[in-house]
Amino acid sequence: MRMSKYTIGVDFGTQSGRAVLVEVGTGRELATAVKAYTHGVMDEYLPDGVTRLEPDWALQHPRDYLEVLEETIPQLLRESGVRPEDVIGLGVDFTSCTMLPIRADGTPLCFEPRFERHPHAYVKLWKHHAAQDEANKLNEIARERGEAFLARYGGKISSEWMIPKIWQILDEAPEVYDAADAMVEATDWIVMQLTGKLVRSSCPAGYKSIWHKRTGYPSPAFFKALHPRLEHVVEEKLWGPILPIGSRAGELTDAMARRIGLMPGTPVAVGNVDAHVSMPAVGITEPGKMLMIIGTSTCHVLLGTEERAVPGMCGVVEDGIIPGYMGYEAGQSAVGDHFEWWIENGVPPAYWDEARRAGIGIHELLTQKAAKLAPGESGLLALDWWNGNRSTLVDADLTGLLIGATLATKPEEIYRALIEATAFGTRMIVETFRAAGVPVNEMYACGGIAQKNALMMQIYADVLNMPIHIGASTQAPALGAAMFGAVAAGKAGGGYDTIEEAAREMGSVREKPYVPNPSAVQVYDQLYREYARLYDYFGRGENDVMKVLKRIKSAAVKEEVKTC
Ligand SMILES: Nc1ncnc2c1ncn2[C@@H]1O[C@H](COP(=O)(O)OP(=O)(O)O)[C@@H](O)[C@H]1O
Ligand SMILES: O=C(CO)[C@H](O)[C@H](O)COP(=O)(O)O
Repeated sequence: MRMSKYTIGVDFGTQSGRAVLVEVGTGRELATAVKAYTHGVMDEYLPDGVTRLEPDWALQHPRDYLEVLEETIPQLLRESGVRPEDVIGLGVDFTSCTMLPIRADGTPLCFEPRFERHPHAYVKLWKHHAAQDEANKLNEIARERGEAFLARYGGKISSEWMIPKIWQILDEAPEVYDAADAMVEATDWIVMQLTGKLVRSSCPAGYKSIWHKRTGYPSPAFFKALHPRLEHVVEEKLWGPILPIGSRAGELTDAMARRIGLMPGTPVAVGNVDAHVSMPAVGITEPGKMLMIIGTSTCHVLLGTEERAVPGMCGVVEDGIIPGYMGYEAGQSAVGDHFEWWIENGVPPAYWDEARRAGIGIHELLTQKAAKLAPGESGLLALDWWNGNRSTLVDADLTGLLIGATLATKPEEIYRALIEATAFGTRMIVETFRAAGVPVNEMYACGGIAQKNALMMQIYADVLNMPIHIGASTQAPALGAAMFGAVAAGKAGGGYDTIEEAAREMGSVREKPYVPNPSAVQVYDQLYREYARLYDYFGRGENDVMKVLKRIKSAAVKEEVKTC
């Protein structure tokens, strides 16, 4: 009889780190632990409370990530009663591109007194959008030079990705650029903290750093065309071996083992990205099944057999999700954030009181009220661009729109319109994939909101006119990371040799999917046609009103920051 062995996965999300301890062979979750980041998302001030950040900035503090490891892993062991020697592997996943400048030994520049008040020395979170100018210039130069890589990224590199962020550091803080021995994805940094070695993961390298398994990074001539000082950026700042996902990055160091309570030498998987790592956690290892990881934002991941150019996708990377397949990614930059904005800025005190009296959260109250509305009843329609448009327009300068409001409009109607807008955005992405010849035959969802909001999942089923299958785990990314931890251990170490084997035994979906309701489908078809008209009008046509407004705002706020 096989003695039970366990694996741990840690999911570093936008607002918190979540860890799960899972039984190998069954996927049974024995314990989970959550640690909110001490500094949260810094988008107005640095931790000193004085250094003001400009618009579109979003930073994090790397010390928060270490706290997640130090608090959650001992908690998992305590709660489950599992002995450290029975934990055969450890895997992590992160939001991406979440990057930071470091010294060669892994020390983040923001840990040094010289840089602790320097915004550019901190972690730039995936939703840091202040490198849009650099992204625009990069795209223009790449188009002029006929760079082949653009097609693999839907025709545009996003300001969320690595190269625009590095270039922004060089442009605005050459002293930080010079002091940094390397620029790293946070997922690779945390693995470096665990193992003592810098190993880069092929997943974020492929999706976010323009790296290709067969051709490597773009040429020095391309980087030189961006900026003479970037010519050798790959050798100077992006060095380190790139290992495929599913490999072992190394083993837990003695020092880190002491800090987190595991055994020294425990195998650690190459770092992964939160969206991509979730696919095996819901048991998907074949093409045609699109998975939405729904949280602060939504990522859409899908396997295919051929490399197709899909307009506005985030990227297609060979072996990027499951070895042996083309992994496609698309996304929406504001989903949970969209609703949170409304809750924090629009919902009146009477609703908060009502939620308190009922002993439920404000999301639940608004969802209950919104569920009483019929599709189309509010007369509202929104464009889900409150944090720019990631797919299919790849433009962080686009902004939100709500149309149809009257003096009778209620908070729950706006809440529902925002949910519907995110569903329409997903339908636009699905239709774009199909039009480009990449089949989407089934829809899956996981992540916090997929678990918590049944109304939202029903709306998605109705808008897409497809059943939505929900991942069984409440912590799909962390479960996926744990599965990669078991693969890093290998069969010989009590785990698996491939992620497919792990997915078969440990990944699963809930029994019942959400199924489309034909009358709702009909109404949403009409609303979607109007959504698509607005999408084209504000996002693709000559109309640049959103950009003009943003430019005026940006100039005004920069002036204010200067005079502060
Ligand atoms: N019941 C709910 N319905 C819709 N959105 C919710 C609900 N509860 C929380 N949210 C939103 O979910 C987001 C957090 O998602 P979650 O998956 O927990 O985290 P992360 O993005 O860090 O992975 C927040 O933006 C919050 O506004
Ligand atoms: O782009 C990503 C993955 O490729 C980000 O990690 C993601 O959008 C952020 O995730 P979340 O909203 O779940 O925190």
